[in-house]
Amino acid sequence: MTLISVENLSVRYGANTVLRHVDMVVEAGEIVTIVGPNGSGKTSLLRAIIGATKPAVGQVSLKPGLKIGYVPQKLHIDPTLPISVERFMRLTDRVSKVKCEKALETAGVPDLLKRQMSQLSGGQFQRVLLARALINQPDVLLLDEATQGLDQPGSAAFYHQIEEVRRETGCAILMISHELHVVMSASDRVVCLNGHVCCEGSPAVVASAPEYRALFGTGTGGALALYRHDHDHDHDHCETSQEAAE
Ligand SMILES: Nc1ncnc2c1ncn2[C@@H]1O[C@H](COP(=O)(O)OP(=O)(O)OP(=O)(O)O)[C@@H](O)[C@H]1O
Repeated sequence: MTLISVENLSVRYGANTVLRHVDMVVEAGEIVTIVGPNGSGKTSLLRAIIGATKPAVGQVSLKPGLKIGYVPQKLHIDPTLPISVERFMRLTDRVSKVKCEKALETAGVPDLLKRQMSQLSGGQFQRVLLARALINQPDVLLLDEATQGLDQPGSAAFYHQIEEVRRETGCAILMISHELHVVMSASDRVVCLNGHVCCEGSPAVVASAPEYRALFGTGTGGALALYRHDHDHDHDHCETSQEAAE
């Protein structure tokens, strides 16, 4: 079932066309990652999907009644402001404590309810943002570079958590990331954007596409090789992005 359908989308800011003729769909339950260089229109695409930016041409169709959960890139909270995780989670919606606890558990941080937001590590903070996005049981989660500021193991663990969320809730995930190798192993489909869709497909197909290589090269510190390493061994018990990144 198609949740999000983007057809022939162009986005302009004044005279500047930043996206042209973009077609893309997100199906129920799939993890789709958008990669692309700085300024390639990734955030503009997400903003068009949530209705924050109006298309100049084309359209975005959402499944009727679609519930979207949004995890921002980062959120600044004044460190002198005393606010607990519980209070933060309930700021915008009057949700029950039980629902908060369930969402925190799904986000992989079950014990943080009473902690102060200012005392959380970067990884814990992002998981609380993830939990907040999960509270209303969305059909699709949108993440805009949600691991900025985390180190590589921290990012890998976060994306592993995203896969867990999908497994547990069945929600689809559309995310933007710069960490190509880590994200690739956690994605069903990758869309490579550079003002238009350069190429898309399974991670392996995109990683070897000439358009992708032209943008990112093949020498990304061997990072892609990590994903595309030859499978001469059994991965039956090794399905996490963390392990794939090892
Ligand atoms: N509100 C705006 N007004 C004018 N220009 C904008 C606006 N938002 C973005 N742009 C421009 O549109 C282009 C695409 O920006 P966008 O943020 O979508 O790219 P991005 O791929 O998400 O970039 P990054 O990886 O750096 O976050 C950039 O050239 C940017 O300067």
